[in-house]
Amino acid sequence: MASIAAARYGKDNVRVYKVERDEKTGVQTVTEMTVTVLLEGAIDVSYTKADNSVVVATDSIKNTVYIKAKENPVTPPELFASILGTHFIETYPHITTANVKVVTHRWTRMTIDGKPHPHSFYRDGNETRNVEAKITKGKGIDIRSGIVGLLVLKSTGSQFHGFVRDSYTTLPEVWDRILSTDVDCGWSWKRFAGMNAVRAAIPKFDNAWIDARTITMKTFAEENSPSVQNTMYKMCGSILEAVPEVENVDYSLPNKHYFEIDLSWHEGLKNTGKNAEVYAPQSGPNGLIQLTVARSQKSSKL
Ligand SMILES: O=c1[nH]c(=O)c2[nH]c(=O)[nH]c2[nH]1
Repeated sequence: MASIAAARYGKDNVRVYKVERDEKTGVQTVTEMTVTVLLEGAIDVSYTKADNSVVVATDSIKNTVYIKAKENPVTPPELFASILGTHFIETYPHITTANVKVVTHRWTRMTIDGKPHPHSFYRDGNETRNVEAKITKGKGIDIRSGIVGLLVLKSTGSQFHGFVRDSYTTLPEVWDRILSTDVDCGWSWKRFAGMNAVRAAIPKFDNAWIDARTITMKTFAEENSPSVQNTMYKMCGSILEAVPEVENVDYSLPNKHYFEIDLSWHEGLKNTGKNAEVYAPQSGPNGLIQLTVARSQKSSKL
């Protein structure tokens, strides 16, 4: 006999834009998000017995996203994701978990003639601020916040040597190389008991995002990196130190390679080693280095 091992359903790619108008100053602030809501609970019969009486239509889930965005603040995204998820577990007795993902896109205010423009914005990169919240009846709210798509490059200040050399190795050791990656970073908060605990933490969410972004870029820029592995480990440690409410930090970093091009065949042009100036950016294959660092548990031994 087959039985359901796991089931969830909902709406993906719900695109929402919200404007906030300050009537006194005329300044408007905008937020654009892509939202996913996936529900779990006593829904097995919808799959096994075609019993739709347990199904909150995904169309209604989409409508709920719009209505909750109208009724509530949509920032910080950790708050909005928690409000939205809590609505589903409190409204429908048979829904036990709501998985909510909020991807916030960048709309950065324009500066015109040296002044912030009241209602014009531009997209300064594909970086997004991502929040995944799991809201579970009787348990609380688990939140992972993150940065995705922050593309960075340094033209020196990175090395890679001392790695395994055997009959499979062709890569030369280097003491100076280009380092580039597309940052995917996350930080998971200690479980919140419920909405009151999330509301009490509101200012911490933006501060943690600023800290994680600053630490990522400052470490990347300032450190003479011995490897992606070691650099990301340092970033994790600094974020754990900066945000005490965070339980663990994770990174997933592609190593976006830039290859030297030997041009000596053309009139003896010197373009390797110290003379390298023109490189070939690679789209793949690329290294992919991942890490999760948890806060050390205090030793139980005295
Ligand atoms: O920082 C690096 N880590 C690796 O594991 C690796 N492997 C590789 O070929 N280049 C690099 N660079």
